[in-house]
Amino acid sequence: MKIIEQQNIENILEQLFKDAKNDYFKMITGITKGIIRPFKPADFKNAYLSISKLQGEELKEIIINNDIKNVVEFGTSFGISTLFLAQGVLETNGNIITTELIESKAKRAIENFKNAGVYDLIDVRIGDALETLRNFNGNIDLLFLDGWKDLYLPLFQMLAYNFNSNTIIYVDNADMSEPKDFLKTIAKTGKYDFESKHDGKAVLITLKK
Ligand SMILES: C[S@@+](CC[C@H](N)C(=O)[O-])C[C@H]1O[C@@H](n2cnc3c(N)ncnc32)[C@H](O)[C@@H]1O
Repeated sequence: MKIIEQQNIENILEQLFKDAKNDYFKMITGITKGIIRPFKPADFKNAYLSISKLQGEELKEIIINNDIKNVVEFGTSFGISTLFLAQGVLETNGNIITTELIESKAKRAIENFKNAGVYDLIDVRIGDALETLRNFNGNIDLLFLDGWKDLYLPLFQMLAYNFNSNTIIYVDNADMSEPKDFLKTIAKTGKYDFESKHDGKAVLITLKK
């Protein structure tokens, strides 16, 4: 256990969760814009929209318990989830690729990773995930889907070539309508098993053995 490094991350996470308490007000601004046209990621450029602490702890445990080395994350935001992933890969000597569309968010995330002392473990790709992960040819042991929901299916299909028999795909916001359609579509292939978590908010996908 890398106690000092883990404590640094805990400290930064505590600050970020405190700041994320203001998300409610920031989201109202975004939601108001959505009244006259469909939402855009930029409408939420100031909001964390992060996973819960419980989910973060769970991701960390998944990484450690399965000795996961290669993590890919879709949807960095300000880096809360990435820092939990970093807690996991610190223990497995793994690494993370994370991707964020909004440059200002990615830059804030990078600052947070530097302050937590884990930037060397994280490759932050700024831009549309369908571009930043195009032609990706590395292994994926854990894919964490937490970006814009209409991209779950195309991104999954694009990255499925990089899965191995033990790959785990963690789907956040699985109870929203587009992720539900995504899950139905991939269930039809008969290749995957599904495990619901947090009353359906998240789903773990594994490859059938
Ligand atoms: C729910 S938030 C991610 C929260 C983060 N995983 C956490 O728990 O701290 C979704 C993020 O995905 C980003 N995003 C949306 N569309 C994207 C795209 N096409 N490529 C990369 N990132 C995208 C948004 O800007 C937003 O910051």
